[in-house]
Formats: sequence, structure tokens, C-alpha cells
Amino acid sequence: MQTGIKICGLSTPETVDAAVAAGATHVGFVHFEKSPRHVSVEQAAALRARVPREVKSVLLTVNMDAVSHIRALDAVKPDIAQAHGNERAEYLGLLRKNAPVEVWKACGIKNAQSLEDVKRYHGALDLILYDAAPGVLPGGNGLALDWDLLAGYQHPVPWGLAGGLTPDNVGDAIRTTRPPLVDVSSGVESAPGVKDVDLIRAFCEAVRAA
Ligand SMILES: O=C(O)c1ccccc1N[C@@H]1O[C@H](COP(=O)(O)O)[C@@H](O)[C@H]1O
Repeated sequence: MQTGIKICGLSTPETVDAAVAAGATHVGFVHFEKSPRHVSVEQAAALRARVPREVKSVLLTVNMDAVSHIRALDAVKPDIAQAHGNERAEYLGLLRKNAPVEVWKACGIKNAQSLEDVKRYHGALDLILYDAAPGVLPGGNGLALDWDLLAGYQHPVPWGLAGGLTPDNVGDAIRTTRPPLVDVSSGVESAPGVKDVDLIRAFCEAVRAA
């Protein structure tokens, strides 16, 4: 099956359109003020409105209070809420109950124990996104996890691979881990927060070629 492609941290109409044209299956907007990719709820709603129905949109947040989060989801109307902080399973359950979205949880993977630790989220989410352990930011640091940890792993829930992916390494990542979905942000940028349409295209081509 073709690997899904999520291009995250988009903040301009041009790069949203470029990601869609390049064949992304998902596009993501980061609503987290400390990020160089931060967009306001209003900006995210305007960008989301450009996304055709066949492409899924994702609103990424970090440790937001539940009431503000549900309000933001109501305003932006993404298909998916991606929680990328230390949110607990109960929080994810609350989102699922109160917003008509899929709920994804990003988890930093340091070692085999990390894969055991994320089992606490099973039953509370629709997809788990494996990322590198947090760096300066909780994600979007361009850091890769050890893909060998995922090689041959029997995943109990739907999952995706994030962290440090680029047009140059995504083929190796796919061959090693066989992910249903890959997620990239800083690997398709010319500077932090500045998406590069040529890199977006190259990334999508590399995924399809893998
Ligand atoms: O992109 C950000 O600034 C960000 C901030 C806070 C949490 C997550 C963030 N990004 C997400 O992290 C993964 C991996 O990103 P990268 O490809 O290593 O740069 C991805 O889901 C980003 O959207």
C-alpha cells in the first residue's frame, strides 16, 4: 500500500497548495506559540479552508488546556487533532468525546522501553506518531529516532513515523520501518519555519519511489 505523506508546519497558502499538488495525503498546522511554525487559530482556519476534501488536515497543539483546544478545533475544523506534548490518555479521550476529529498522539521514542510506555495511550487514540525524543521543542527539531527500534515491530495500533525525515533519508526510513505514514516538517524547510516547495516535491517523490 502507498505510504501516506504528512507535510506539517505549513503556514502560507502557497506551501499548502504545493503540498497538495505534490501528493501529500495530510497537511498540518502548528498552533504552538513557541514554534517558528506557529499559526493563530484564525490563520489555521483560513489555511485549512484551502485543503481539498481528499487531503486530511491536522491541527497540532502542545499541552493546550482542553477547553481552549476544543474551541480551536471547532474554529479550524481539521480532520485530525495531533497532541504533541505530555497530554495524558484521559485528555485524548476528552477530545474524542467533544470534537468530531481523529485524535493522534505523538510520542518520543528513545529506546525499546519507550514503545512499551506508549501502550498507555492505546484505546484513547486513532493513531500514534513515533517521533524522536523532545529537543529544544517538543517536536519539529529535525531529530530522527533509531529506526531499528521499529524494524519488525508488531504495531498494536495505527501508527506513523516522524522525526528528522528529509528527501534524502525518507527512502531508507521506509525500507527499514515500513510505516503506513511518514510525517515531515523541518526536513522540507530552507530555514526554521520557512517551507521550500522544491523540497516538499522532492520529499513526496522520494516517498513514492521507496
Ligand atoms: O514543528 C514544530 O515546530 C513543532 C513544535 C512542537 C511540537 C511538534 C512540532 N513539530 C512536529 O514534530 C514532528 C517532527 O518534526 P521534524 O520533521 O523532525 O521537524 C512533526 O510531526 C512536526 O510537525
